[in-house]
Amino acid sequence: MNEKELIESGNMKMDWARNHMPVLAIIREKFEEEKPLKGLKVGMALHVEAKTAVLVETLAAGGAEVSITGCNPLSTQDDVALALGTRKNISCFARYGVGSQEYYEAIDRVLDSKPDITIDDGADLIFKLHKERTDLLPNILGGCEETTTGVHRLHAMEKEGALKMPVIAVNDAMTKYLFDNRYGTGQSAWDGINRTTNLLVAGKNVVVAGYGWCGRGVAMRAAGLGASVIVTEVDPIRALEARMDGYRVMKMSDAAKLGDIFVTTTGNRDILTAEHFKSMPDGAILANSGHFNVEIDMEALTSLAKTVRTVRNNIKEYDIGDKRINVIAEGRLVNLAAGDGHPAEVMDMSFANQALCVRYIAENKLPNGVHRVPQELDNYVARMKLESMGISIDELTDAQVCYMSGWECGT
Ligand SMILES: NC(=O)c1ccc[n+]([C@@H]2O[C@H](COP(=O)([O-])OP(=O)(O)OC[C@H]3O[C@@H](n4cnc5c(N)ncnc54)[C@H](O)[C@@H]3O)[C@@H](O)[C@H]2O)c1
Ligand SMILES: N[C@@H](CCSC[C@H]1O[C@@H](n2cnc3c(=O)[nH]cnc32)[C@H](O)[C@@H]1O)C(=O)O
Repeated sequence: MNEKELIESGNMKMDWARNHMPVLAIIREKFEEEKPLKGLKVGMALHVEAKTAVLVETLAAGGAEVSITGCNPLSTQDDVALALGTRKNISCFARYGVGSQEYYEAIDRVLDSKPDITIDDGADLIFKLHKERTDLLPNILGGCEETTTGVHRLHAMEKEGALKMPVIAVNDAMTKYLFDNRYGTGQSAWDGINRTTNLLVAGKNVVVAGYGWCGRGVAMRAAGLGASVIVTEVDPIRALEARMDGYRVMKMSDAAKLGDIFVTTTGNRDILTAEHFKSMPDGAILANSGHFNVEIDMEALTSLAKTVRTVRNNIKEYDIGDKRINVIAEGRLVNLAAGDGHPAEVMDMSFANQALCVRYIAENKLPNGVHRVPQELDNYVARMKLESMGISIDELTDAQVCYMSGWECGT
């Protein structure tokens, strides 16, 4: 495709996403009228694809000047990146398949815009701001963080007294993690695996590492596709929950021998290592849907391999002598690096939270530290989503309020 065709394709993807993001549409309308972000610069490092682009144009509609780059070298969709770059008050520095140097240079270019507010997915911008670009910190009103691991990092910074700005943990809104991490990852990880492998899931042993919100979603959809699901965990309560949800639970060293497809969702490193690769069945398929590219020890796999070859678009086969192991999308997020990411209806809620939190930061002076998404914003997103789905729910009567909250209303 030439540049014009790419831009057309990007615009078409954005139109489709926009039409399936009704809560963000309500917020965009308000932003257009009220311009709550007028005069502010927003710097973003998020997966640059169509739903993110709808968030970007929502912030621009609110009066912000937006600079954006990617938060994963393999999740950028170049057509969307180009289409975004043609919009007024929007600069996009993301490109698919960049090396590490170009990836971090693009983050610097976003920071060069001297943002008042940041939006991160994995804390890349905040990390650089605190390590190399500290001169920009006094200008920052606050930031938003999209994902679990990013929030963990921010809490670690806060604990050590290293966090020098307020950040809202958008991931921790209930209308984010209960839907995005669970139903979003549950569907999009399998979309990525299925469209990339074109193999059957039914009848296979699927090993899901981690039974958090993402793992629950991935396991639930694997079971729905007919797999026999095995869960590995380190948290005894979550392990127990997985067992009572009907899955087999065991150590990875045992699961490694049984799995046909492995999906990591822990946000941790070294989940699949040399020890596991050596005991896996021939032809095992590995995918990561957690964080960056450290859940599968790609270095160890590469050094074990006698040969490495591409066997299908986005699948590399590592021949380690007595068996072949297939890795999707270099061990990076399978739903974004081998698919189109989460469904638009789910990102509608995640990005409604982002837009509302950016406005909240603009309108409230927050102290440095990690902040929760205000409950009223979380409730608002849920209500708007229900309304967009044509669902009405009951309201408590006065007598019910009294019964639930008082102690004199009777036993
Ligand atoms: N692919 C996506 O689009 C997507 C969406 C949301 C979140 N994420 C990322 O996925 C990861 C998980 O997010 P979450 O919200 O499910 O987090 P979570 O904290 O709810 O779950 C992670 C689980 O992994 C378990 N775990 C940690 N180390 C383990 C190990 N060595 N072996 C087995 N289990 C282990 C933890 O006990 C926990 O139960 C994070 O990195 C998050 O940023 C990805
Ligand atoms: N940047 C890191 C962190 C994990 S991304 C995980 C986050 O991606 C977000 N996400 C999932 N699908 C999409 C999408 O289609 N568009 C934009 N963001 C998405 C989701 O909200 C989740 O919290 C990495 O790439 O490894």
